[in-house]
Amino acid sequence: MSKPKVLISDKMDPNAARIFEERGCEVDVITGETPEELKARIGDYQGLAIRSSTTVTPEILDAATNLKVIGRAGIGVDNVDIPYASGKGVVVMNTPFGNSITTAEHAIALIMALARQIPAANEQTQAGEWPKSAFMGVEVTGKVLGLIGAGNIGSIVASRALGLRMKVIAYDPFLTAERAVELGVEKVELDALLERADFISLHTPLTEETRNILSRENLAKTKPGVRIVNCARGGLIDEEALKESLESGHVAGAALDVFAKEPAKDSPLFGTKNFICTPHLGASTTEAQVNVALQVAEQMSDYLVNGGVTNALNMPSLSAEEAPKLAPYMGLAEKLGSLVGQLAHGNLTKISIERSGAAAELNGKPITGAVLSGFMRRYSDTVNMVNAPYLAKERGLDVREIRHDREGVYHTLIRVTVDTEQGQRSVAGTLFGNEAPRLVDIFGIGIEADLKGHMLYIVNEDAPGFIGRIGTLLGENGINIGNFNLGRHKEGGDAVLLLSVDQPIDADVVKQACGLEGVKVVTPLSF
Ligand SMILES: NC(=O)C1=CN([C@@H]2O[C@H](COP(=O)(O)OP(=O)(O)OC[C@H]3O[C@@H](n4cnc5c(N)ncnc54)[C@H](O)[C@@H]3O)[C@@H](O)[C@H]2O)C=CC1
Ligand SMILES: O=C(O)CCC(=O)C(=O)O
Repeated sequence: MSKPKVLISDKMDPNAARIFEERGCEVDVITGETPEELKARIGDYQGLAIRSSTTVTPEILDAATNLKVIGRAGIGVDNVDIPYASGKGVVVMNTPFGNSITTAEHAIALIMALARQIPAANEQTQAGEWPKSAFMGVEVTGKVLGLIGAGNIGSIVASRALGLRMKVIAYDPFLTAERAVELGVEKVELDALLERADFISLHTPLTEETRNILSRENLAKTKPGVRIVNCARGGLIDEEALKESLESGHVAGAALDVFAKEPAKDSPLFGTKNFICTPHLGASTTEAQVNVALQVAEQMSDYLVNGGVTNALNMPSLSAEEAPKLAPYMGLAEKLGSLVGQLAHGNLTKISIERSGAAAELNGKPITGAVLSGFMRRYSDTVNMVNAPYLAKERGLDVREIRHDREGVYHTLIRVTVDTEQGQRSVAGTLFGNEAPRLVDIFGIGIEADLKGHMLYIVNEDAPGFIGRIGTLLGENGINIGNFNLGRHKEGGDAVLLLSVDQPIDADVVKQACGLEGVKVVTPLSF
């Protein structure tokens, strides 16, 4: 089997390339290309490793015909169109912890730089001015630090600020009272934070709720003399309003590592009094860059080589240890989903996935993803584990997951049931020897079959001579039967025949089979 190919398209610590190679991937490092150049190249790769310079747009994703995974060596993924990637079946991963300490330290550095006006003092001193009386700073001890966002980075900033003897208050709707106590911070509403904070530091992602969270109106609510730090994302602050607040002196200082438009080469804030900035350096330490490079390469190669999923933003996690154990179940689940998708007719509104026995003990999300990826193939042939749940949601399909602790006849069983206009249709399968997938129930009829390759599903009235007649018909059409599986409710009732055949069955053969005496349903299948 050929090795998966990965493109590293942004500057990244060389450890990333080393790990990709050690873990069985081929890797190219080509940075600084234009979107057109990347678009022309991306079709060759299964993996794309990026930082913040590469923007993964729908156009790039459309050209990425072999892409399976995008890995962001960092936290923010606002440079990737995740909904579009999901629709294309591409997993998007990030490294949520690798650069948090480094970024928190940068926020603290900017707080100190603002408090003591270090950049301006440095510049004037080096210009030979010795401006000792021009710079009067403030102590941070005893001052109130208001954190907007107290997740990974915000909580590290809190711990460092507490060490500096600041009083830390935090506005974060998702921060629990227990976690606030654990962090030693006071949880407050946004207005209270704006009113009380001497320093404000932003640590949220950029979302519809957080965009412009420091709007003109909210800046006006801040305490006079407040100092503001943003090491999260541009777009959280109204930059025009910030400039005016700095000029009026209401805001005593502002330090931005991030800008609404990057690279920021001509911001209106440049040159404003008491304004300092860095060019998105929050994550730029040797330690953080080694961390995120190692982590992204490990995660991406796990996925490409073993199917393990860690820190994906559009898919449930699946550890590299779990992946081999789950692999046969996912194979079974996909086949059952595909079978029910090929056999059930009409408008299907609900699908239930039940796991019993050993299957009930496993991580259910990947099994559900596999059932849906088989099932949704009835609507799209570009469906996979990543985009199937999104496509199902788009179609309004109600997906139910049920686990039964008890073991039935089989030590492990997956049952997939869909609601059709004619009632419920259900199929079930097990694993023989914990690895070989076998269908054991089709629409309430017990049968035992391996679902693979080309197959023919027939329902007929159970009567002598039928097997001979269908065998003859297929033989006359040059179709070789590989396997024969039979099941029936009762003698003389409906019988089910599942044939494995070596050639695809065309519409003409289906028509001839439908014409045989006693035949009720003929459906060609493929797995
Ligand atoms: N400057 C740089 O180089 C870097 C910037 N970042 C950025 O820092 C930001 C924070 O990263 P993490 O702490 O790792 O993320 P996180 O996901 O751990 O924390 C974000 C916090 O924001 C909170 N939040 C969400 N919506 C909110 C709202 N409307 N109001 C207040 N709080 C809200 C969440 O509850 C969460 O606790 C991200 O935008 C990330 O991209 C991260 C690393 C480096
Ligand atoms: O890769 C970088 O330098 C930017 C880091 C960042 O902004 C993030 O991880 O969200």
